[in-house]
Amino acid sequence: MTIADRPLRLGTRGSPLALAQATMTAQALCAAHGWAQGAIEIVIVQTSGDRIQDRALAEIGGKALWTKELDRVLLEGEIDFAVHSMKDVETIRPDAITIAAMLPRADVRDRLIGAESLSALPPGAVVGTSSPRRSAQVRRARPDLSITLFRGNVATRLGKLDAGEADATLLAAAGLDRLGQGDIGCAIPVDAMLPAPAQGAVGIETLTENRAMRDLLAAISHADTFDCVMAERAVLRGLNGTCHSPIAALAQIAGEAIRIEAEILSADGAECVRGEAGIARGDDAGAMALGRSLLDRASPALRALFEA
Ligand SMILES: NCc1[nH]cc(CCC(=O)O)c1CC(=O)O
Repeated sequence: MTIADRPLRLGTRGSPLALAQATMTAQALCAAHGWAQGAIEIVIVQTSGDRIQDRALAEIGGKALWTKELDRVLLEGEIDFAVHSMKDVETIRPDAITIAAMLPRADVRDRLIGAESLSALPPGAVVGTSSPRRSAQVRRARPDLSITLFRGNVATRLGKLDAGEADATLLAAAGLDRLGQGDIGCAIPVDAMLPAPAQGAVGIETLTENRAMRDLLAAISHADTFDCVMAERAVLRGLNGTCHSPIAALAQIAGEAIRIEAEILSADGAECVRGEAGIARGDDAGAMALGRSLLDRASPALRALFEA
């Protein structure tokens, strides 16, 4: 039985990737609790991030572009829980909302579509991306390449590539895999391109006061993913960053502890400050300190990027 005498309502964005992740979440929950498929109803909620397609999100500067509307319907009781790409979830959440679970993390790497590697691109080639992290990392590896703004969902970006708007683009392997397009492009090793904090992780939120829902969700949470992604989010918090900042971080389980690597870059990639630390699971303060230590070693100009 579910906790209500009606299907549980799972809120999600409406993009094909978001819907795939919502379906995975519903299936995991039904399997864990022995429910029939009809026990969960998927509710699509449009977000400002979905509506605004013509500008770089970093330029709009607005926060909570992907979560604000889902937060509202969750807080108003229109849905029981919500699913997000953790990469798009702000580091500071309202007290009334709790990240109750994360699904097992998928491939954390970025995939390059259009060439076998960044070094294989011809001189002066154009790479389409709207991610300040990816564009700074590309410029660092290949200062001769130019960047053009690519926004929209995965299919839109692949369409722009086909239309010749760029020679190559970068997308998260996790998103492509979940859309059944894992055969597209070449994965870039994490030591050549450190991924965004929380890349590849799906998180599920509910109301902090909804004890019953939190317990149901705990049953499908993957502890290693949860602890690593929380550590990456703490690095981001230590840097006062958002998903639009040129910040990369990757935490991995190492025995009983967590090994975490992080970097910040100037927009042109000329400056890159990298660091790593070993922290205990759940040691958010240790991860935040790693973030702050990068700032301590950055030039005044780079530091200023994070003080806005
Ligand atoms: N910012 C958009 C976004 N948010 C999550 C993913 C992919 C899935 C993931 O990283 O978990 C993407 C697209 C992309 O970066 O290619």
